[in-house]
Amino acid sequence: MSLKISQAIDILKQDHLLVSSQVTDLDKSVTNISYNSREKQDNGIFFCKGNNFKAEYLQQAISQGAEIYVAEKEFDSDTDHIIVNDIQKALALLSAAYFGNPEKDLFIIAFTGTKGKTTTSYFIYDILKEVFPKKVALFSTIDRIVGPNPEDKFKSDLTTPESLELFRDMRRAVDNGMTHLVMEVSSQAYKKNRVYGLTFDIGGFLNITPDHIGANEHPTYEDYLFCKKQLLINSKINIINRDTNDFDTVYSAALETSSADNIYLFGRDQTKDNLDFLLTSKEATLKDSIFHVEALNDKAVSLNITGDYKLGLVGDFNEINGTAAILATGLLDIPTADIYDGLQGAHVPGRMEHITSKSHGIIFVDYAHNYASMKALLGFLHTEYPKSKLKVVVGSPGDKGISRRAGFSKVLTELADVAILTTDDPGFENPADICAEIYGKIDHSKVSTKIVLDRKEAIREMITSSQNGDIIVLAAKGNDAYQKTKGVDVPYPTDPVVAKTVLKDIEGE
Ligand SMILES: CC(=O)N[C@H]1[C@@H](OP(=O)(O)OP(=O)(O)OC[C@H]2O[C@@H](n3ccc(=O)[nH]c3=O)[C@H](O)[C@@H]2O)O[C@H](CO)[C@@H](O)[C@@H]1O[C@H](C)C(=O)N[C@@H](C)C(=O)N[C@H](CCC(=O)O)C(=O)O
Ligand SMILES: Nc1ncnc2c1ncn2[C@@H]1O[C@H](COP(=O)(O)OP(=O)(O)OP(=O)(O)O)[C@@H](O)[C@H]1O
Repeated sequence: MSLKISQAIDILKQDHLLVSSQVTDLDKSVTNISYNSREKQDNGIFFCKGNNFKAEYLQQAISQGAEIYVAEKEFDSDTDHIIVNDIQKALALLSAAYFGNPEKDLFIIAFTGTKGKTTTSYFIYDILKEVFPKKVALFSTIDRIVGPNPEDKFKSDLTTPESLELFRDMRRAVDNGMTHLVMEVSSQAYKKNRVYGLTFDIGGFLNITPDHIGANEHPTYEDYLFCKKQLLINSKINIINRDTNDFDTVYSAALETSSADNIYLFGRDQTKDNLDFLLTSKEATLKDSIFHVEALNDKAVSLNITGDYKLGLVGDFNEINGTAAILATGLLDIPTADIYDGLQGAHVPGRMEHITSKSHGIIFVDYAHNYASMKALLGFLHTEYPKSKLKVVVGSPGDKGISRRAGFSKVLTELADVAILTTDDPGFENPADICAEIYGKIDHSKVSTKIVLDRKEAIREMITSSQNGDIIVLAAKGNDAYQKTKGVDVPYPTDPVVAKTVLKDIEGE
C-alpha cells in the first residue's frame, strides 16, 4: 500500500480540508500510515489526532521513521507536514486512498440504531453467507470478520472502527475475496468522522432512544439524533423502522439524498403513512418466534419477500431486527427460501441465548443494558409468559452510562419478581456502591432484591433458588469474557459458561 504526497494534497484540497503544507518532495510516496506513535513508522505518514494527543508522540513517530505528519497545527517546523482544518476527516479520506479505496469493491450494508445493530448485522451476515459463501465480511461490535478462515476473525474494540482500521480491514476483506460487507455504524462513528466520505449501498435505521449522552459521547439528545441520521443521508437505499421515535426527522434525513422510491418503511402499525411492509407476530415459544412480513404496495411487492419467517431467538424486538434483515437481503434479490433458512439458523453471541435446565427453569443470557432494552426484553417475557416468575441478575458498569442505574431500578420495579444485583465492568468505581445505587431506587414492595457482588455466585444463587416455570434473565453482559476492573480486563468465563457450569454441578450432564 502507498500514497503519493501530491495525491494526498489534491484529495485534501478537493474536500476543502487543506490549510497549508510544507513538503520537500511532492512525488514521494509513503508506505506506512499511522496515528499511534507506538507503532512502526518506516517511511510513513503520521496523523496527530485525538483529545489526548501530546507533541512528544510526534517526536517518537519521527524518531521511528515517520517522514511527514498531518495535523491541525504545526508541531515541528523541521519535518514535512500538512496542516488541515479537520484531522478526523483527513484521516478518513487519506486512509481510504492509502488502502486503494477498497470500499469501491464491496457492496456495503450498514445499520444504525440505539439497539439492534449487532443483532440485525448478524442476521444479514447469516443470510448472505447462505448465498455468497466465503464472500461476506462483518464489522460488528463483537467480531470483525475479514475473510473465510479462522485467522480472519477477531474481536472488535469499537462498534465502528477508527477510519484507518476501517479501510485497512476493508482492504483485507477485498484481498480475501469478499464481495459484501455488513457493518454497524454507531453515532460516534459520525461524531468522530470515522466513516467520513463513505456512501453505503444500503443504510438501515432501527430506532433511537436517549442513550450515549455524556461527557465522552454526545452532549445532548439532539446531537445524538443528528449523528445517527447521517447514515441515511450517506446511503443510496434506506430501510427505516416506521415505529422509531423521531420518525419524521429520520425520514426527512433519508429524503435529503434518496427519492421516496428508494426508502423502505416497515412497522407493526398499518395505519401509519407510507408504510411499505407490515410486520405481524404469529407464534412464540421459549426458543423461537414466527412472524409474518407483508408487502403493502407495488414497490414493496417487487421485493418478493412476503411470507412467514422463523427466528431461533425470541423477543418481539428481534422480529423487528429480523424484518430489517429480510428487507436488506430482499433488496439484493436473494431467493426467499435462502432468506428464510439464513434467518432461521442465525445466532448472535450473547443476544437472547437460551439455556434449558432440567428443573431450574429456563435461562436467557441477553446483552440488554439500559432501560429501553431491558424494558423490551422483560416486557416481552412478561407478556408471553404471564404466569412465570421473572428473575433477573444484573449489574451496571462503572465510569459510564450512569443513567442506566436508575433505569434498571425502574424496569426491575416494573417487571421483575426477583433481582440479584451484581458486578458488571466496575472500572474505577466500587461495584458495591453501584449496586447500592440501583438497590436504593427499587420499590422493594414489588421486587425481592439482594446484592451478591461476585457475579458467578450471583448466577449460582439465582439458578439454585429457581424451579421449572421460572424465567431467569442474566442481563447486560452478553458474552463478554472479562470484567473491566481498575483499568484491567480481568478474565471472566462469560455468563453462558457460568450458567452451564452451575447446571452441570447441580443437575449433572
Ligand atoms: C471519545 C472517543 O470517541 N474517543 C475515541 C478516539 O479517541 P481520540 O482520537 O480522542 O484519541 P485519544 O484516546 O484521546 O488518544 C490520543 C491520540 O494519541 C495517540 N497516542 C497515544 C499514546 C501514545 O503513546 N502515542 C500516541 O500516538 C493515540 O493513538 C491517539 O490517536 O479515537 C480512538 C481511536 O483512535 C477511540 O479508541 C476512542 O474511543 C473511545 C475509547 C471509545 O470507546 N469511545 C466510545 C464512546 C465509542 O466510540 N463507542 C461507539 C459505540 C457506541 C454505541 O453503541 O452507539 C463505538 O463505535 O464503539
Ligand atoms: N430492535 C430492538 N429494540 C429494542 N431493544 C433491542 C432491539 N434489538 C435488540 N435489543 C436489546 O438490546 C440488546 C443489545 O442488542 P444489540 O447488541 O443487537 O444492539 P446494539 O445496537 O448493537 O447495542 P450496543 O450499541 O449497546 O452494542 C439485546 O440484547 C436486546 O436486549
